[in-house]
Amino acid sequence: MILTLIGMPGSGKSTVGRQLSRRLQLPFFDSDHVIEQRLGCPIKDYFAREGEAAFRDVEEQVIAELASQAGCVLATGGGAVLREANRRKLHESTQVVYLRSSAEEVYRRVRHNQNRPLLQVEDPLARLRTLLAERDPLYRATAHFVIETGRPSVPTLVNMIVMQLELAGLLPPPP
Ligand SMILES: Nc1ncnc2c1ncn2[C@@H]1O[C@H](COP(=O)(O)OP(=O)(O)O)[C@@H](O)[C@H]1O
Ligand SMILES: O=C(O)C1=C[C@@H](OP(=O)(O)O)[C@@H](O)[C@H](O)C1
Ligand SMILES: [Mg+2]
Repeated sequence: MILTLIGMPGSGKSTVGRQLSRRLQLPFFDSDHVIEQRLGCPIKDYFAREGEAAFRDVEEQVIAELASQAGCVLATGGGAVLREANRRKLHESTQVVYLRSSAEEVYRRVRHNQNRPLLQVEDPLARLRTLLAERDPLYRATAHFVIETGRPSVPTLVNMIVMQLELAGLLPPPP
């Protein structure tokens, strides 16, 4: 099984994904890390030099490759759902969990981080609200499961996701 995490920047895809992969004893891939290895530079620099569309082309290629693996946990970038090809590939080839968060919550988490090029604007909270309004329907259309991430800690979220997968018969029930 490939388990994919989607959601807003700061929703916890990379953090929850890593812990979930340990729990499920599956390899972990973060598409942003794979992209950075391939580009040989931070995403932020590539965005500045080549623009968003060039980044989305590389992202689409990397997601297609990662979603064709045998079994793994896959953390995507927040904009992975923007392309129809990614939405279809992820929904058809993997089990997709949407880590849903409010714009205010993710703003609290990422406001001091300079590595997210889309949020380097005068009013990042307003930007996050706009991005959430645009993307929430796309996240929902791509996901098989939706998990609210506002309050729970990362280990609790891992438990919630495992429980959902067990209930859906995708993991064996606990002994
Ligand atoms: N459930 C949570 N509760 C508290 N902090 C969290 C939670 N999920 C993620 N974080 C923190 O928020 C920040 C962004 O998380 P990250 O995993 O990088 O998000 P994403 O990959 O979705 O952009 C990190 O500092 C992480 O430790
Ligand atoms: O929301 C986006 O469009 C992006 C989110 C980032 O990933 P995170 O969601 O892990 O921050 C990264 O892929 C890139 O900066 C673009
Ligand atoms: Mg991430």
